[in-house]
Amino acid sequence: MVLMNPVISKLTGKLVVLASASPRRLEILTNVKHLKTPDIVIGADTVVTVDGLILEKPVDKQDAYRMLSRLSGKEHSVFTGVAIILCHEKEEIDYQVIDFYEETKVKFADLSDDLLWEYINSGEPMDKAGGYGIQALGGMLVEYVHGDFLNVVGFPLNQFCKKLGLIFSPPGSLTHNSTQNSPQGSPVDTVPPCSENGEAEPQGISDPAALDLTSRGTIQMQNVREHETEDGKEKLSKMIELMDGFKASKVLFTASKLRVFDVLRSSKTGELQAEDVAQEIKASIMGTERLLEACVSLGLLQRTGKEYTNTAMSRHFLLSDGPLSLQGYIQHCNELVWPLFTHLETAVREGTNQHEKAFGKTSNLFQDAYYSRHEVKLRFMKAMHSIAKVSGRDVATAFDLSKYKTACDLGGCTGAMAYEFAKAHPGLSVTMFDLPEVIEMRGHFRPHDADDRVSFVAGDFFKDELPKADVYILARILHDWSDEKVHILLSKIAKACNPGCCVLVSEIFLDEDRKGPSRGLLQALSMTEGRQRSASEYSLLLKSHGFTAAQVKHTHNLLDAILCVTE
Ligand SMILES: C[S@@+](CC[C@H](N)C(=O)[O-])C[C@H]1O[C@@H](n2cnc3c(N)ncnc32)[C@H](O)[C@@H]1O
Repeated sequence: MVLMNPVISKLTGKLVVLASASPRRLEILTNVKHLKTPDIVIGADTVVTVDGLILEKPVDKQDAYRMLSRLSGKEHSVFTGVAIILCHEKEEIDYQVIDFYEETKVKFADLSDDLLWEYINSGEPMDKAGGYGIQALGGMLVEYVHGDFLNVVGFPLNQFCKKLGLIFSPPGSLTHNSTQNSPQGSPVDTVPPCSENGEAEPQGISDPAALDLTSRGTIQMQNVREHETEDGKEKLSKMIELMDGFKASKVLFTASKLRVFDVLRSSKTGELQAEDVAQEIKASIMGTERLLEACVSLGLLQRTGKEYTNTAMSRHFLLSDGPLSLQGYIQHCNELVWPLFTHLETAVREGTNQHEKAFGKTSNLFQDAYYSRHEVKLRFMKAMHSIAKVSGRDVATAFDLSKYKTACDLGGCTGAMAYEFAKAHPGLSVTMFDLPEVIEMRGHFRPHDADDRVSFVAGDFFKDELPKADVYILARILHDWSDEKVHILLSKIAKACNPGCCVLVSEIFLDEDRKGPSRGLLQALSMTEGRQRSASEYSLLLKSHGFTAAQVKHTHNLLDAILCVTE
């Protein structure tokens, strides 16, 4: 098949060298053009990343198995980096490099060992990044692809064509530029247009081969600009996102607090005009309109004509009675975390924590701050509840617990996580253990289909005897405490444990190099005596109390999990 794409046809008459041994890339490129004269070198390489690891080509069958089983049941990213080198030869060779990359997300189904070995024995994985070829047998492993399919095959043709379009921008598209005569006598663009700060703006070149190569300065400047275009634009949009991040959060908090999403859902047709929303939320029309417009820009609402509706994301997470509602956590962020973060600078300067700055010194955060007033306690519990509802199922199903009969969810708060464990494991009875101030509120959070395998015990896990169980669950508990306190708690659990019992810790796991995820590192800024840890730090703490054989699960939800067993 020969496709004379208007952009690809710019390559006609030029010798294109594909700097790659990949037969798939050769096929993608030769399918779209005929090659003649030398001018351009195209290089590309593809890697697969999962769980922070880069997977290249497997070296043998075991390596292919290791890669494919790591990908099983998970979403991963496929990156192809492409370099286009334009060579101009006159008195001496000059060249221009344009590079870019494309990311495509691919999710594998849960794959049985039998299927994996059958696939590996077909020989297909051996010369392919990540150990599979989506365009052939490997396609059967894939549940979904988000993004450019050909990028997964090995060449992001769509992005490549866009780049060619930029390089060979059609004549007449550079109308702002001053021109000068080329050696051939036709006007060519040499001076890029100026931006507000007087710097030349990056641009494509009309025909690199036709440029006056004696004016090397101009060519080199354009080369630099080309790099700045891609890189600079990405950096700028990241900067803008960071600078405006707090405004976006506050829009979400305010629209949630004013119940905008509930109001839209409750209207007969699910859509309302700004005036109607303003009336319902008892706010000004102008202010409401601005808020709704900002929500549209953030993907929280949609607007058709004058009618606003919730987006799928808002229906999923922002309706106050939705099963995965994050409203409790959003209100906690608005009322507690937002004021906390206004003290960040002082807290950093003085080495104190933000809680202390905002609310004064407390000897126990829970009893002295969160549980001192009924409405604050309820708000805190609603926040915990919403996170546990959203992450609970993934945590509860992270490991095979089928051989265990009893579990104890220490610091289980509203019981949301305990109910998820009971739902996921039909043979498991779960005791929810928390402070008396929390247990007395359990009626507020009892699910309508409450399972009687979940029971509640009041106590202090640092002082009181712990209920006996086969599995101890510590969901978002250890990050609140210093290593010293964690050792006290783990030694109590170890004492209560029989051989073969296990501890399941669920937290945000920091990357081992502590460079991410930013959600964990941002949360660390508002911690009191606790700290965020990596999976191996949790594993070491557990190991020192006899809990070994750690299995780690990155759930891709709000919380990860580690399971350790006593010998
Ligand atoms: C951050 S919340 C986590 C709640 C729950 N595990 C979850 O993941 O949704 C910490 C919980 O530990 C409980 N807690 C704090 N100190 C405790 C103590 N000394 N004894 C028992 N529970 C305690 C708090 O009441 C709170 O419910």
